[in-house]
Amino acid sequence: MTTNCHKPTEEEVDYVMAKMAASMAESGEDAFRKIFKFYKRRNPPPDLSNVIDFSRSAPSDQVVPAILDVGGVSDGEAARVGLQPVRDWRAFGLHGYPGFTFISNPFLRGSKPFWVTQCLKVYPQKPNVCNLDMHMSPSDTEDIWDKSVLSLSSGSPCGKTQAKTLLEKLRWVTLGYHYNWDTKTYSANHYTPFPADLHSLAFHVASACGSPGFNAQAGILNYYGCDSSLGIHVDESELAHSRPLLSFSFGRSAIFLLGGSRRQDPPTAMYVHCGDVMVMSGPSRLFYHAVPRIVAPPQGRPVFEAESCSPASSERDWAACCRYMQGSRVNVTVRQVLGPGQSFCLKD
Ligand SMILES: O=C(O)CCC(=O)C(=O)O
Ligand SMILES: [Fe+2]
Repeated sequence: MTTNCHKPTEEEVDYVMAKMAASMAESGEDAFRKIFKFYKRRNPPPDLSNVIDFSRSAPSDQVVPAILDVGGVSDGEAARVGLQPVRDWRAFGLHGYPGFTFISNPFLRGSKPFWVTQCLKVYPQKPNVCNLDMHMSPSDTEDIWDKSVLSLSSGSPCGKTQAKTLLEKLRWVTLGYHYNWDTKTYSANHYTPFPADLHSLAFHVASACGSPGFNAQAGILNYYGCDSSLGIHVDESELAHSRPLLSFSFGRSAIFLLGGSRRQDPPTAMYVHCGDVMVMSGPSRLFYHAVPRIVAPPQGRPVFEAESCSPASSERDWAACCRYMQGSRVNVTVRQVLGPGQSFCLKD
């Protein structure tokens, strides 16, 4: 059979490829960047109807049930870090994203306030490092919580009325091996003890997700305001790429974009709500991702429904945490930096 379909010559293919590359270079836009900009857009706001919502979703072509190691964590161990028994977790994988697990709020009712208080009151304390240390003296960045708590704005959460407190200026905190944002490296001589409670939480979540023996050595807390975003990146500075990266989210919801191993791979958009946990392991450990948007809670709904008190902190502190969290999102990523037998180069 003959067709009049003409097989392109090598020159023609080269020409088309060169044109595509030139147009991408000109606009600086690949599929990931386009989708990032779409979800970040303010006016008009984007259509969010294609964003996967694991809190509502049932398994489909895209969303598959995750297989957890139910025996890897006892109910007592789970409860001690504020988690439900593993058999009750609603955990999902995504078709085409091997090693990615999304656990829809596995926390026990009433246990998130403990973790939120740690993120706002405890982890920003010395010897941990934060963005404010870059341009303020150590005495000024001591007691961020105490210096902020009384004047945390009680008005509309995203209003720009009052002067910002230190807590509202906090953008990141690093734990354990402190990430160097300039060199994009960790080093042996910039280390402080990793918080034992967070180590234990990460250890048990990793265990349930098929990565026993996870050793949390570095943490990055990101503090997002109503208009914050996080650009497209891959977390590859850790040397232990075979160990998972764990992510815990509190406060406002966000749109999270998960791409592929190539920068330009088009991403899948999903909601990340308060209490959700993501585990990136296997091939997904090195997939590109980004947070283009923080999402407002439905009108009048508090971020912490029915979790109004925390035995771990005073009423005053918890009320201040809630005020801050009405307009903010805190994400904690936990990383193992060194695998068994790995060490930093001598120059570090
Ligand atoms: O905020 C998030 O959900 C993502 C944070 C993240 O990607 C990171 O800290 O590397
Ligand atoms: Fe990341």
